[in-house]
Amino acid sequence: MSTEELREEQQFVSGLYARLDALREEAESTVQASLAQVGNGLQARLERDVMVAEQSGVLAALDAGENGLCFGRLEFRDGRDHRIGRIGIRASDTERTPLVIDWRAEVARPFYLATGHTPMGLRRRRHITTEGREVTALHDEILDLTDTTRTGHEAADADEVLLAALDSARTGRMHDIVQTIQAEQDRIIRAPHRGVLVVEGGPGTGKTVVALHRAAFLLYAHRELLAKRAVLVVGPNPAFLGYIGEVLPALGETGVLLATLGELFPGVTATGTDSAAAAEVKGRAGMADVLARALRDRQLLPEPGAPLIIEHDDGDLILDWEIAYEARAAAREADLPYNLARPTFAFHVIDALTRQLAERIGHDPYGGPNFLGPDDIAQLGKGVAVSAEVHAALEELWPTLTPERFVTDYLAEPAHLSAEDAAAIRRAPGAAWTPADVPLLDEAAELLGKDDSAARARAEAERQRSVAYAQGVLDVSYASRTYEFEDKDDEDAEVLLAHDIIDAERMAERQEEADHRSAAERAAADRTWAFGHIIVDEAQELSAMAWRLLMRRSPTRSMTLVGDPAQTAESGGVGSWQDILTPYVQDRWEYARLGVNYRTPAEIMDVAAEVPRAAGVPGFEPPSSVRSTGVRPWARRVDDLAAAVAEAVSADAVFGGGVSADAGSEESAAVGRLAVIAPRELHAVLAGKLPDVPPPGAGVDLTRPVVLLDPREAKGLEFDTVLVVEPALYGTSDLYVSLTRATQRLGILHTGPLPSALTPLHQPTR
Ligand SMILES: Nc1ncnc2c1ncn2[C@@H]1O[C@H](COP(=O)(O)OP(=O)(O)OP(=O)(O)O)[C@@H](O)[C@H]1O
Repeated sequence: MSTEELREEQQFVSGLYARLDALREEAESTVQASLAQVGNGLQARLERDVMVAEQSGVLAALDAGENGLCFGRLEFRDGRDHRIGRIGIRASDTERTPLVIDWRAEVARPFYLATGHTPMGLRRRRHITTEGREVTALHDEILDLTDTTRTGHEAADADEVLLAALDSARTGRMHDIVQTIQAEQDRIIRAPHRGVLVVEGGPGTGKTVVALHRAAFLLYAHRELLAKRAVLVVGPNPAFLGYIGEVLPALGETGVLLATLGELFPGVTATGTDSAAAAEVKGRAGMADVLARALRDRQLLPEPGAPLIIEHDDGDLILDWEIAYEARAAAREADLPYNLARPTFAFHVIDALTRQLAERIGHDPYGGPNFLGPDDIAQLGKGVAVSAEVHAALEELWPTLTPERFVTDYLAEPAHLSAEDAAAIRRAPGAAWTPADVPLLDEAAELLGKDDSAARARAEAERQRSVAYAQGVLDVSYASRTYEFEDKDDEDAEVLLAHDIIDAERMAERQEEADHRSAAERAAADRTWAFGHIIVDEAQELSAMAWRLLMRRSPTRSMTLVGDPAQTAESGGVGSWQDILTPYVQDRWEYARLGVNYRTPAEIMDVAAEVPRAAGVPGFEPPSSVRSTGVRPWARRVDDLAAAVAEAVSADAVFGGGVSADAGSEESAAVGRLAVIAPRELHAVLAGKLPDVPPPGAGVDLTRPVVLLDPREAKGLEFDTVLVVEPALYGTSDLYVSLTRATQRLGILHTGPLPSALTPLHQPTR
């Protein structure tokens, strides 16, 4: 090994970290100086906050650079020589010479794409491995076969760095892959298509990690737009979001909102669960129409011949079928959302009741014209309009509804469904919201519309107050001016003060602009937010109603959808990409497929693939594993399941992967993770026997050495060792998902017969 090369690389990397430190210091002192600014004026405060927010973003990016700041070097045949890193850094010279180039820049592409066949102008590509700030290894690939120079660091296997990454112990958190992005993945990450991009691939093909890197790439390439509109990443459950949550910050990107579908209706926390049948019914596309019809049912009429009698100071008012019918027809004609059409209904009813009253009061018994003039009638109208009794009647016929109230009422008495479907979703008011309710709430919010006239009136009053306040500030500023400058007697002095350059309206506006929440934070609180880009993981699971919600959040249809139809678990999941997308973008979407499994070794993948194959899953095509470990999966029939699971876990700790029971320690981060995947009904008994596993219901902490999950919770995750318990109790896709979670070892424990697809499995005797 040439120590000279290593020394040279170390020198460069040390210089780079010194520059990183200097930049960080600069950013920090800018923040400190801004915070220490004494100016109390609105403008000064605004500028200070903007500066702090900006520099905090810079700091987050610089912090991200700490690990693996520089991991590659490209030496071109024409003499260009670029270092590639997690973030781009320039020297402090006047040319601001690039020292290290951001992996997302176009010039970095040959790092991921060049091959001996297509060298893209490269002479040599170097992978630089670091631990902290120390360079520990170099791997060179010679791409120009005519070049005979050797460094002594030529990689024996082109995939050496990749395989080392894939073999490393898992930590319970997904890591970025900037150092080893593969060519097929790079093409997806940088795909120029701005519309819907579908990424399909079997387990472990990197769909999730690629989608996250695509988010980072888009934020880099379209920073201006996406920083304002934010990127949304939708994942299947909170544990999964925790698992992937560190990837984007490690790439210096913080403007991203990670959420499950159940979190996308601000103000509602979906903690309940639905039966499979209920989730399926709630997710059907037809539910949009069902809700619309249920909402029409809320617009009532009095029974013919049984009018509402409304007590009124000037005599009872009679609200009969005809009046309500006419008013309802006029309101419906406007074709507005329910709450926005309501004022039209109210107006017509009040008008009719006023006329009724006027006819009665001003009636000339001798047949002459009505005694009341227009002013008298207007006065009567006002009385009717403010009557609490009239409002109660209006409320009875056309109740004011919130999405929550409407959906609660609907689920208590589901209409326009078959008796069986209605029974599946019927639920008493007061029960917890479920994730499948969220698209219904969103649909309801659309149907209801927001009558924000009251809120707008409040906002206008608030604005007026701000203007008045700002005027006050300007007046004080003016007063202090005469005080400060009185000696100078300078009525005409050319000193510009606040009131000269800004008026109260503008100043009030600036105060409003001072909402310094990030775009992602504002987006999280706003149901109608239009995201710059949306990434949906496990997209095959989403129901038709969920797609309606997501499409509303993406009016530009800028989306990356990743999924694997063979892993579809939800019966409400939409079958094909075409079915999902045609209603929204017709055929204007692109499709990419990933075919290499980076997670599961061949020995495990061969076993897992038998499950969908035996079940005849249409179009099933297993991915090919990039590595094999020589360790065969095993299955064992046992009598005492809990004892056998406990024994297998401790055996793995001792002989296999060295799983440590020392949760949370520094060391445990390096020794790997084990998952026991078992049907939920077995969790209580299993948890009692496993070291450090919290009781069921206490949440999932993936950073613990041993984790107990049910098959649905295991979706999208991975562990060094996986024990699958009682596989005969799983459906096809749950079993396929469970069997493909291991990066090293898979064992199966069962009491009854194995599913037929697994029977050929090697069964060692105890
Ligand atoms: N180019 C790569 N370099 C290093 N690791 C990679 C690469 N591609 C994928 N991986 C790793 O492979 C594992 C599987 O990736 P990921 O979870 O994204 O796959 P997936 O297709 O979403 O799988 P599933 O559908 O089973 O959830 C992850 O640990 C990921 O970091």
